[in-house]
Amino acid sequence: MTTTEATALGTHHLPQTIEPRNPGMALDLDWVMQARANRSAIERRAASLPARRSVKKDNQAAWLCRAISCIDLTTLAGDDTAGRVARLCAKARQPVRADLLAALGMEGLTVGAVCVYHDMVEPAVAALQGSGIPVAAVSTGFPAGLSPFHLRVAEIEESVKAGAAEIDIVISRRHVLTGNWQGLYDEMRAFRAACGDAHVKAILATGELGTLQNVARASLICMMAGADFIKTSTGKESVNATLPVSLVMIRAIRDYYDRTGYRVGYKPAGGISKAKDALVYLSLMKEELGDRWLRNDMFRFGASSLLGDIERQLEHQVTGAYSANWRHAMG
Ligand SMILES: O=C[C@H](O)COP(=O)(O)O
Repeated sequence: MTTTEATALGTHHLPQTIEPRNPGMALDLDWVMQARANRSAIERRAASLPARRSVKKDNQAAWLCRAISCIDLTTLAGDDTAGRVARLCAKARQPVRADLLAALGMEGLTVGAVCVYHDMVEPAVAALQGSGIPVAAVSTGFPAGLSPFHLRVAEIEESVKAGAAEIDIVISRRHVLTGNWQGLYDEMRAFRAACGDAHVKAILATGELGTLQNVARASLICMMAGADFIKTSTGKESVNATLPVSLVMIRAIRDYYDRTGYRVGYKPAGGISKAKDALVYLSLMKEELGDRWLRNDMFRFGASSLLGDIERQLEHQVTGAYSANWRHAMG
């Protein structure tokens, strides 16, 4: 990376350009059925990624700050309370100790969004007032997506009414597993319509889709139906975000952009908890899609514990020493 790139990467007043929203298009089944995924080639490429990463030490802090700006700081637990959400939101506003941010010249850095269940939307909106940080709600019977369809649509509408600016929906995995592509398209279309102006992220739950080819097809269909982002996982499947799945989804995003001119965002989620893994994902975005997809209107990490490790690494960069884990427990 050049010095200019490193400086640009460090810029955290995002986004600088307003991207036209993906309006979607008619279902093009020929295109969907042509989608292929060569597992062995994809796995080879994915295996080479961690070694290829060329983040120089000098630029590492800027990359880590960029990663923070792309985090959907998440709590999705049955024992969530307004108090826990308020503490998470305080962390979202100030993700890293003030003295470290000042030393890095990154004052004002925040995460990309706070992601919660519907009942936690109102406390999150209240706690984030004036910060400009959006609240994302997981809707549509998250995580399985098996509640009655009209209730899933109503849940989206309720979350938007409560102040969620982003909605993370879950697709019906059975539509993919049974090849009901029209059903998947219609469902996603309806979810997008219910979101109105709120941006919609389509969670594919890739760990439950069986094949990489299914992942490629489901990615394309969700984009055709108007998804603003495609997202790997709920964090609740037994396999969540992986590099091979990410390559397939990212290449579907590139294909969609090449054919339609609309950029769709990418959100890997579930199990990403180490700073070094975040850097691999950022490199992957840069190499496969280019710098435009390194901004937080096009890229997010869905993560509950990644921020703690990034803060620890930044502290090490600034002070030369690691502090105890317990100091970075939140986020
Ligand atoms: O979408 C976000 C995920 O639920 C977070 O997963 P995680 O707790 O493994 O980081």
